[in-house]
Amino acid sequence: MYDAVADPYCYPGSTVLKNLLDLRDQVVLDRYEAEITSDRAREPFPEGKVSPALYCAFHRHLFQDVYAWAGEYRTVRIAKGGNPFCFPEHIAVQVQRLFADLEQQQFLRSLSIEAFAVKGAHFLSELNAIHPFREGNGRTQLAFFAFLAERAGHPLRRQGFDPAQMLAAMITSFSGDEIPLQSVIRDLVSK
Ligand SMILES: Nc1ncnc2c1ncn2[C@@H]1O[C@H](COP(=O)(O)OP(=O)(O)OP(=O)(O)O)[C@@H](O)[C@H]1O
Repeated sequence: MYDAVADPYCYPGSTVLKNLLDLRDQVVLDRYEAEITSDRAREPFPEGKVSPALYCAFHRHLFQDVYAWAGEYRTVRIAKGGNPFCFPEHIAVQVQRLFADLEQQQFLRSLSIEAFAVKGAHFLSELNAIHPFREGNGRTQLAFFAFLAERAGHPLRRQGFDPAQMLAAMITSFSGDEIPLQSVIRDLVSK
């Protein structure tokens, strides 16, 4: 749940996001969203050059059944746990800058596990601080990071993935400390 006030993405007088099935009950929407996005996650993701457009296509792929704005940057300010994410007017330029940096680093290829963990943590942390979409950032950033890791020769192990530990590390990274996130990534890619 985000700290949002009078949000045009929500049904009037509620914090439930307007959705394609017109589900007005948060519990029902959560259940549907969880099921359909995990089905979509098992399908092949869109392909193409690593870019902001591909990142949006990942979000679109996961959330196409739920939200009309799947794959589109948000237009409202949002925060989580008091942490404010990038203002919407700066999202496009910040995502572009982040992906230009990634390209300069050859998409994290040819790196040792240690260097991959350090650079990967920085990428994920920056992406999370931007939080380009109104909802679904966590799932999209993880799916995209798994794709980058695979292409970089450091595929993430599914076993041993601890969502609570990842969440704590993501939150810590928001305050500028990327060490716990580096450690989560190192554990996920180490054989
Ligand atoms: N207090 C916080 N400060 C900074 N980042 C946070 C905070 N709480 C959560 N996050 C990050 O935001 C993500 C959740 O964003 P969002 O709700 O848009 O994605 P989601 O895919 O709908 O949710 P989830 O990741 O919980 O499945 C988390 O996965 C985490 O990376």
